[in-house]
Amino acid sequence: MERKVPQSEAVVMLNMGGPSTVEETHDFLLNLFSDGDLIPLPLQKWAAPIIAKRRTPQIEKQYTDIGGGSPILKYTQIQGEGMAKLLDELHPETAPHKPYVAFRYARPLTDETARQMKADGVKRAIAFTQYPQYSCSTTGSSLNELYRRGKAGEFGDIEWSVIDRWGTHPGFIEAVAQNIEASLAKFPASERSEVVLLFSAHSLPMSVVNRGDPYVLEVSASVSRVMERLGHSNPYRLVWQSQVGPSAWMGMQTGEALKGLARLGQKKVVLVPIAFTSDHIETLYELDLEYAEEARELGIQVERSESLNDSPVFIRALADITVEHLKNQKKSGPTSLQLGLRCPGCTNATCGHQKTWFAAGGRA
Ligand SMILES: C=CC1=C(C)c2cc3[nH]c(cc4nc(cc5[nH]c(cc1n2)c(C)c5CCC(=O)O)C(CCC(=O)O)=C4C)c(C)c3C=C
Ligand SMILES: [Fe+2]
Ligand SMILES: [Fe+2]
Repeated sequence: MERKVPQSEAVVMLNMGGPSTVEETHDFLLNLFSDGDLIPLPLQKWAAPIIAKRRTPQIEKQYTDIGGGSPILKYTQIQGEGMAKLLDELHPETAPHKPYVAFRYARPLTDETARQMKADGVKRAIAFTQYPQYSCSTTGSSLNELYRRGKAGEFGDIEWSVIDRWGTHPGFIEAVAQNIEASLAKFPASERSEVVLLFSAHSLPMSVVNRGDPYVLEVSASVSRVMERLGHSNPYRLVWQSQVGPSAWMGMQTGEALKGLARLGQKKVVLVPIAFTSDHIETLYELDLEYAEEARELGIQVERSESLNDSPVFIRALADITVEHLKNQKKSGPTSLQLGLRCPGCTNATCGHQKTWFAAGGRA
């Protein structure tokens, strides 16, 4: 679709969200377990409240231990506002740029954002996933939710375009690499090149990997690019964390990797979160409290590479990705897809997204 008339552009930051306060944990989990794109459960409507209730005390404790809630809304707002300011300078043709946040499981939920955008009279918007790498269970779920809300008329009449992945964008890679370099600098210069970079990403059930979900490949591509940017200065591994439940998940697990490194006599490690851009339980609880403690017990000296959070290099990358998207509206490619709002990520028959996607001729 060609855009002829210069007009202001809304940029909708899509992500899962997190409970801003401990009290919001139950509702967050209820929304999460109700999402069939993330966790398809038999009798979902009935099973979700039971599982959410059972899991709430444990997850509440984790959010309490990391300071009383998730910082994801704070950082998404900082990132969105910083990006929009830069966009006004870098792409004045579509100024003013207004950032919105649409979370999947915590406030502001998509329906709330839709109401706001409708009230603001938004006519054009970019759905900008904040997951660098594509998974049907994350970005796919957010796109499907936008699609449902759009179809119900909740957004009003908006012309959409989609940025659905950017895990190899040079700006993102640079931001991650700089944070790794800052962590490496904490080791004495003479020991620095021995430090193992342990990239850690949220795992994925093997059932999802095996149906062709692109996430594992795209996370691997991010790691590869970061290592290229670092000139392969250090040994590295990509490992997986945060599996939930008894089914098989992508491995090897971060905890097992730490034990393996200790056995091999590798006693210096930088843990690098690579698949999520703001701090959350995975970084502040699992990496900083659980794994770092485990590593120290194993005699490993461990540093954790900072999450991108309010990194100016990262915020500039978000603006650059958006500008490239705006300039390449008609080309196909990872950051310039004119897809309409449905999960395009699947090349398999079991996910269920691709059915509606191809039926719509690749457009919603
Ligand atoms: C890129 C990031 C993530 C992917 C991919 C992902 C897939 C995925 N997750 C579950 C199940 C759960 N995830 C939960 C919380 C959670 N997940 C991510 C990120 C990804 N998930 C984040 C950032 C969080 C929020 C928690 C936090 O770290 O702050 C939970 C709830 C928490 C819990 O009960 O342990 C579940 C459940 C599946 C099944 C899945 C892929 C299909
Ligand atoms: Fe999908
Ligand atoms: Fe998850």
